[in-house]
Amino acid sequence: MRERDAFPQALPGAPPPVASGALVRADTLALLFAQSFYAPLQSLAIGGILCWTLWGRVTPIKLLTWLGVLAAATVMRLALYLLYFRAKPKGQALLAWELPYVVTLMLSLLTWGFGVLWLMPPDDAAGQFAILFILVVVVCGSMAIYSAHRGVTLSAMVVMLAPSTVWLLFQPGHMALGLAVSATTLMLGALRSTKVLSDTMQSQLRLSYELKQANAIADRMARTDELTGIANRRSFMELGEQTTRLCQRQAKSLSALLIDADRFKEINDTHGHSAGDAVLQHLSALLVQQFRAADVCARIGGEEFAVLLADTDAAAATAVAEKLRQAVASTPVPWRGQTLQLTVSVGVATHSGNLDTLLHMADTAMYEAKASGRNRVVCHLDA
Ligand SMILES: Nc1nc2c(ncn2[C@@H]2O[C@H](COP(=O)(O)OP(=O)(O)OP(=O)(O)O)[C@@H](O)[C@H]2O)c(=O)[nH]1
Repeated sequence: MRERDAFPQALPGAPPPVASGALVRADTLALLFAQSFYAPLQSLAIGGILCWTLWGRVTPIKLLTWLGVLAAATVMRLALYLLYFRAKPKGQALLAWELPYVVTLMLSLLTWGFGVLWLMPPDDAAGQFAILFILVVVVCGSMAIYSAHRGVTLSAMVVMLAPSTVWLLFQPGHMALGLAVSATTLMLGALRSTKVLSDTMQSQLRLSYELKQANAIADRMARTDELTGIANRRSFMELGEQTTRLCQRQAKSLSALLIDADRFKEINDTHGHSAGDAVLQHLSALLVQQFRAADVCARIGGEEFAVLLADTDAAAATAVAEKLRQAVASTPVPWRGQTLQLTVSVGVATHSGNLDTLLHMADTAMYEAKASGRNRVVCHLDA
């Protein structure tokens, strides 16, 4: 089963779905995870510095309780990040990590925002200044860390800074007022600057996604025959080389069928070129029906098709070729209210060497089929 699955598919998979907000959101979340891996540790370290700075101004029990809560939030965030980096989610699966990310981040932000308000010494201007200064340091750090997402950046800033700012606004003395107004100015300035940065980042993400999508479509078009929608010659040769190497490695037989529409020129001359096109489309639809998904089916020339059958010996290949010939002969092509009769000549060859030799042998067999009256299968046996 694994070996079969390892054979290349006739055409690359369908292009990814059209750019959607969900995928850009998922990419943004991946950026947030990548940017914020060290953030919990930095936050805990600065929390330690804050406690050390306030030691003697705020009771030790308060400081240690606050630091303990911050440490718990840090452990939760680190555990989440480790799980995330182990799971390596991709695409829309990433979105399942959004809520845990926001919840654990919020715990840490609330610990900073309302926790330091709880630590704020009421009659100690120097202590208040130290707290607001360290809060601003943490906020500036988070503006860089969460810059991929404007909502997260602004929430981080407001949740951390607003409680102390509002509290300071209502304190006596111009120093407290000055601190509150400065913090408010920082928040207002960030409203604009974060918009510019996050809009640019979001449009970069959208563009890179659309570029990947356009490349996938172009790649698929370069490998597809425009008229019939099956693989073209280029794709056949690429997939054929891979299939040949795989069969050689696994010591499996490889067969090729070359299928040529009989007296196709007559159809074109009698009914017109569009009738010929309809015949080619009909023939390719029959090929797709007759063969397995792992068989490489392609239109390799005007009215010439090829099929590569991995792990298939000459007898089995001749049997499927005969089945195809009968199916073509017994299924007239519907064309503008009438039906067109079609037959094919098929050359079969089996060879474990290189692809060119195999195709040359199948070609010789196909010309023998033509020469001996058409509408038949001829197998070229490996000497
Ligand atoms: N309608 C249509 N005709 C094509 C296309 N590609 C090639 N042809 C025509 O296919 C015809 C092939 O003619 P021939 O090579 O003489 O082959 P045949 O008439 O099938 O004769 P035998 O192979 O000997 O049975 C030519 O008239 C080409 O113009 C195509 O994409 N659409």
